[in-house]
Amino acid sequence: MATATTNPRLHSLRRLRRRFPNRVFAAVYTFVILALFYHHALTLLHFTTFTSFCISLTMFISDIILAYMWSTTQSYRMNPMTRREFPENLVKFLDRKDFPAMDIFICTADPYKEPPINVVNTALSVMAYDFPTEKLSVYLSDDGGSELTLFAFMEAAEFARIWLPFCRENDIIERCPDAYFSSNYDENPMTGEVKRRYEHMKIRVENVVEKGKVSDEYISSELQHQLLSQYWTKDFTRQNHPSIIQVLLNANKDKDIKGHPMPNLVYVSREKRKTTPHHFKAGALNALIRVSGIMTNAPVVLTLDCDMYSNDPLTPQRVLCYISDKSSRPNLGYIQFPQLYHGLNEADIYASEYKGLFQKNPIGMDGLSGPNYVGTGCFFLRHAFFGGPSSPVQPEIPELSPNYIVNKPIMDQKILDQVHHVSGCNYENLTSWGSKMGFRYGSLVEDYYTGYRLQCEGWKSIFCDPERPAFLGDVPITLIDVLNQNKRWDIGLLEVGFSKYSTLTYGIRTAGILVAQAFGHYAFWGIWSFPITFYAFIPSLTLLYGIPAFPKVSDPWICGTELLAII
Ligand SMILES: O=c1ccn([C@@H]2O[C@H](COP(=O)(O)OP(=O)(O)O[C@H]3O[C@H](CO)[C@@H](O)[C@H](O)[C@H]3O)[C@@H](O)[C@H]2O)c(=O)[nH]1
Ligand SMILES: [Mn+2]
Repeated sequence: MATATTNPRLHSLRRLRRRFPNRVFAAVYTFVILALFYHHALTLLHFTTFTSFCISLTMFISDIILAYMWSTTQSYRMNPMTRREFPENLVKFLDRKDFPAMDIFICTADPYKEPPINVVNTALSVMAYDFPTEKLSVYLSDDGGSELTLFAFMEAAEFARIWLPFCRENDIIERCPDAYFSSNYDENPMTGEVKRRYEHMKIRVENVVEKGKVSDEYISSELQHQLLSQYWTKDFTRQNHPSIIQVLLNANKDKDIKGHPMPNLVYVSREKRKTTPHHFKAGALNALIRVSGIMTNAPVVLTLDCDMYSNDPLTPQRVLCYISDKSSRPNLGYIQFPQLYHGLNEADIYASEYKGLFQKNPIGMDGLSGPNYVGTGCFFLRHAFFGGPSSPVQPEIPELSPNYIVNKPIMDQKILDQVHHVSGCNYENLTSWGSKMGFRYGSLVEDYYTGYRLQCEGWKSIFCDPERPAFLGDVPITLIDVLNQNKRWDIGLLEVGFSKYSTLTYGIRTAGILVAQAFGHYAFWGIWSFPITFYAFIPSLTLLYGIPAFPKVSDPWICGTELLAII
């Protein structure tokens, strides 16, 4: 793979030297594991009682699982590498007016679990990116179908008119208002005014959420009343309602208080009917791919969870460092940033930071064909959603093709009619959405599954982990939430592991053994539970009943067992 050789550079990569000792270590360790298996087989063949046979068998099975899980981690160690971008050099390669357009997707699903004011903060943080504003379009997917969220975004659209110029003119780094006002910012009359406006918006949004409805005193125009009244019809529930799509800011028309264009801001609540499967977040994202395709069809798409705000306004420019250099990675499909968190428990007692998952393993995968997709903080090239690099899939209407150039304004009646059509709950029937196009259906972890399928199709990815975190998010900090999240992830991953797209079969065939192993580590994460449970109980029980579970100290085989335990 090539590194940009031009001087000045847009990016660089460094292969870590530890890959050599890692490979030697893997070979030695494999040998010791094989020896241990041989010993297990001998013990099984020479069992004395039925109990000792059962114990030996259980220990053998546990060790097979542990050995398999160990083998999957070796993919991450074979060729780890790190990257750096130089966004300061970008202007020498690409004029600002030639920056590609970006569509940003933000997902929210429940105004009570995901407070609209936080969602608004996420949206404002990306609307204020250091990027030509008229090229940015922010699409909010509201799977909660809630007037509270729409109201919050109406307020946000107004506040953005002061927030964006404020950030631009004062070179603010912290562009999420809540994070900015919680930091040590400069107090001056300008910040005072912006803060007053922010607090005003925040109180209004929180009051409305507390009341559970937008009452008349909060509605300031006939248009707002009209929009909100769509939610007040009989039978309207979050699982049963028509599509509501509203352009809250139009880049061609709306200006901030300094006269600069605003980004597009579009609220989308796709149609839901109880009788039609909605496929959760994957379904929401596919609806956004189509709606944004009709309205703006930007070649670059960022997906963000509503609980993850942008912490660095330069992030899109970092992405351009890779995208604008075709040699950076042929068949590039997406660029993933790590999930990093704020507000962890001081000691992170539930180990929710997942450093291995989000920071360490992706470095190893980057040396293969790239990191997996983790659901948020990921910039896709739109064409990756439409079949493999050498086997493109044509969408059912030409307007959805990634090459289609939108030639009508966003508010054109034809466009508005079409976006309602493509966000309908029956639109996907008899199409390839969810199977060959867009985010893939069939697993609770649509992110992992989609990234995996894209890589099997031939797409590559890049892991971008700048010093200043690009995004910061919330993490579950209570035991119940952690357990629920883990349960959901494990089930979703096993769904992939035991499907016809298993990493052990389809994965190895299409992506090769190393990449398949790297994905297999997650797919079979759930099977850790077997050896952990067996090892927790069997050695203590055997000790109690005087049955040997391990070789005696005088037995030379103890060396192998100890070697595996120590290293
Ligand atoms: O029907 C749904 C359900 C969820 N979401 C959104 O999906 C996101 C992730 O859901 P969350 O409940 O926060 O799941 P987590 O376990 O915290 O998320 C991790 O795991 C998910 C499933 O693998 C990924 O989608 C996420 O990006 C990843 O951060 C949130 O923004 C939700 O609003 C929807 O849009 N529609
Ligand atoms: Mn989350």
